[in-house]
Amino acid sequence: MPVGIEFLKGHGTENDFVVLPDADGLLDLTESRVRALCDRRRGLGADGVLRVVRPDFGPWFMDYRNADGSIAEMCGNGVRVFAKYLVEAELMPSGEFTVGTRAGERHVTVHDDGTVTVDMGRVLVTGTGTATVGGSAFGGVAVDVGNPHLACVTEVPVAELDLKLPPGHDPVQFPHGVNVEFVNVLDDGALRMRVHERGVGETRSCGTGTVASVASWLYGTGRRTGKATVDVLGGQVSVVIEEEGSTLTGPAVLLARGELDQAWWDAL
Ligand SMILES: N[C@@H](CCC[C@H](N)C(=O)O)C(=O)O
Repeated sequence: MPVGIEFLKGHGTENDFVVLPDADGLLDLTESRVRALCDRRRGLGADGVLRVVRPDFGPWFMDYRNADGSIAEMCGNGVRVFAKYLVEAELMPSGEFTVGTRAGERHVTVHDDGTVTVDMGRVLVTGTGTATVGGSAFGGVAVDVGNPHLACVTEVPVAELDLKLPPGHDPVQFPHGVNVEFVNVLDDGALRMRVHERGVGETRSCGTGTVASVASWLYGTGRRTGKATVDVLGGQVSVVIEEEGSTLTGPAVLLARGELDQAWWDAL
């Protein structure tokens, strides 16, 4: 009887992931396998895959893939789910530890109430830009949170936007694509965001996108540091931006575990 491939399913503010424990890096995680896993009809369904790898040196590494099979540098919701997995699997003690990502090492704190705080590193405002949705243009701020964002603060209620298609952006400014956020200011320190993610489509949350949104809002008010809550379709997170770093705090949920059929995997 062949042994199947272990998986878990989790989400952070309904940005959902398939977690693939692969300590020794033996899984051949091809683009077509990622696409099939993330497909909501022929697979498990998810916005992305988090492969859990133990490098020879350094902390556990989050190998993040978008639902279309592409590789991204960082995932703020994913890293919270990743940290929760490491604790639940008793690979790390609850509390504080470091996780490796393509954007560098990230310090995480797994709290007793089920939330996780992630040190998201330095947030860089790299310029301004324009996103277009259905013929309307939205001015935004380009923000590097390890991955690229164009965060557009707007007075158009974000609930009214049709984000089925990718928002238009300048391909010269963002040669590797971009995650695009639309942000309403509800109050001082209270934002609402919708996002169209590179490599995925509209998702119910994007952790790095919430950090970019707060940076964009602060930029528009002439500030570089500050904090805000960000309401997303899947819940709420809290963001703090300081000169030398930033943090993201929000829930992380693991809801299922099981085994992928080996023959299904092999056929992909
Ligand atoms: N959902 C993530 C971001 C995932 C990567 C993104 N789609 C990209 O291609 O940069 C988050 O929570 O940050």
